[in-house]
Amino acid sequence: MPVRTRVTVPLEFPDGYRATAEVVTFTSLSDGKEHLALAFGDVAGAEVPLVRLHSECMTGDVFGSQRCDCGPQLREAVQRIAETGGYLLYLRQEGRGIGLYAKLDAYALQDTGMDTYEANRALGHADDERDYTAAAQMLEALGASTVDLLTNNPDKSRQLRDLGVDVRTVQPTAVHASPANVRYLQAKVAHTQHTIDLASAS
Ligand SMILES: Nc1nc2c(ncn2[C@@H]2O[C@H](COP(=O)(O)OP(=O)(O)OP(=O)(O)O)[C@@H](O)[C@H]2O)c(=O)[nH]1
Ligand SMILES: [Zn+2]
Repeated sequence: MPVRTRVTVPLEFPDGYRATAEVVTFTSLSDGKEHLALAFGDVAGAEVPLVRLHSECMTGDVFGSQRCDCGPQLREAVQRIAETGGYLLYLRQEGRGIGLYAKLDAYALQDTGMDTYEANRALGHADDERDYTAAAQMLEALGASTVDLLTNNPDKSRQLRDLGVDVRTVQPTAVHASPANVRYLQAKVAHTQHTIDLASAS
């Protein structure tokens, strides 16, 4: 069954976002999860929408935990997309796809000295279990066949292209390093070739 948009509802955001915003839901997504698209700014007027695939991180996004860079990346993405027009896909892939409780198990292991990927493996998980099929379906339903992608993660652009999305450009996010997350960011660069310039951030 083709994926279609289900409902589009305006949301009020603080003035700082300088933009209208709408939240979009979908029918028949392949993984059956309740992923959201948030449309910011002048999407219709944008030649190519700026798109971020943001994987859910309850600890960072909601509670502001500094163990990761998710919260600042989320806010940066909203601001940047609002300026150019585009979509933030909020994907229900907590813990790089292993779930919230398992991510917290992995945090406990990281506190014994493992890095984020070693902890995943010690729990019997792959380094990264995310699949972006549903994200590609959402973009198709939104009519966004060509996108500018906001990410430091080469796997996101690779998977989207393999799924038939025309990723015109890949734009890195700012580096949101802090003493609490620097090991986590170093591991991303070392294991998954994230384009994060930690030297310039220090
Ligand atoms: N398993 C595991 N997941 C984590 C850990 N820290 C953060 N996460 C999850 O990692 C994901 C981060 O997702 P994204 O914001 O898309 O980040 P990314 O894949 O590094 O890619 P970009 O930010 O686009 O460069 C979220 O789902 C977090 O919950 C960790 O230590 N272990
Ligand atoms: Zn996080």
